[in-house]
Amino acid sequence: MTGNAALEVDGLAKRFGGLSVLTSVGLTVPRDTVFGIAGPNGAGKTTLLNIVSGLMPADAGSITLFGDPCHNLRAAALARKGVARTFQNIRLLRGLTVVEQVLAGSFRHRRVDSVRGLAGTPRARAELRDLRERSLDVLASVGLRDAADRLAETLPYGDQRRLEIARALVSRPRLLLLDEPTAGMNAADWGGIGELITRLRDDGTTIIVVEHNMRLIQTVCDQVAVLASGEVIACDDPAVCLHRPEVRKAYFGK
Ligand SMILES: Nc1ncnc2c1ncn2[C@@H]1O[C@H](COP(=O)(O)OP(=O)(O)OP(=O)(O)O)[C@@H](O)[C@H]1O
Repeated sequence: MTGNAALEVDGLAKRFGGLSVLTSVGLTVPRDTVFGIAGPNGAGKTTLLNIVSGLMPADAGSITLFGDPCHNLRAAALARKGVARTFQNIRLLRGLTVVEQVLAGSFRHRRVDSVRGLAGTPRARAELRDLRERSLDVLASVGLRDAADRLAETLPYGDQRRLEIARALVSRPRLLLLDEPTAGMNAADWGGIGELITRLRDDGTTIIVVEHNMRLIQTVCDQVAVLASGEVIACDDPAVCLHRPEVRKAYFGK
């Protein structure tokens, strides 16, 4: 699969002290697809995203990104390879406008020399102008262009979730990891997030989405893997996968 895979994970294990969260996780995410990760609370879904995005190392196993072995690289290195993510809890920087939040996202993984360059040279000023333009384009793509100059904390909750995605998109990721992008949203708002995810996939971004919202998973995901007991217990088309006996047992105990 390597040639067509955005991400391949094999034998991934992670333990926190005496708690073994991931024992041996294997999955393959084809390029240009939306791949769901479901599973009961505490199954290790966020831990898996944390490892794939370089926020924490795995204890064992391997990760291959677009054909390149990338095991236990740090977040900045993975970002340069095209990985971006959002978090389960909205992480806005207070006091910044919407466009400034996106600009801040674009600085997150820049090399020290380019950050230093932002001190005021003509080249740095031109770079900053370009980044602002790109940030505005990204805001337009998530439907927030008109809100660019508002203080981010004044946005409605659903728009703050879109802004989280915009901040991840500004680095032009090839692999976008979304951790519960519709958490706390009503049906009207999450439908829009679903459309955005589908459009991003159609534009050539591979997306992994961790979700408890089974309707969203069924609507947008090409495949879903269900994590339970430290492993992937099922991986298939969501319409099939979520009805499998082993999946129902993991969720409902029967
Ligand atoms: N840094 C950490 N240190 C210790 N334990 C942790 C750490 N991160 C996660 N855990 C524990 O690992 C287990 C899996 O957590 P994780 O957040 O990955 O699960 P999840 O499937 O994303 O859960 P949820 O659906 O509730 O968000 C939980 O028991 C959690 O308390």
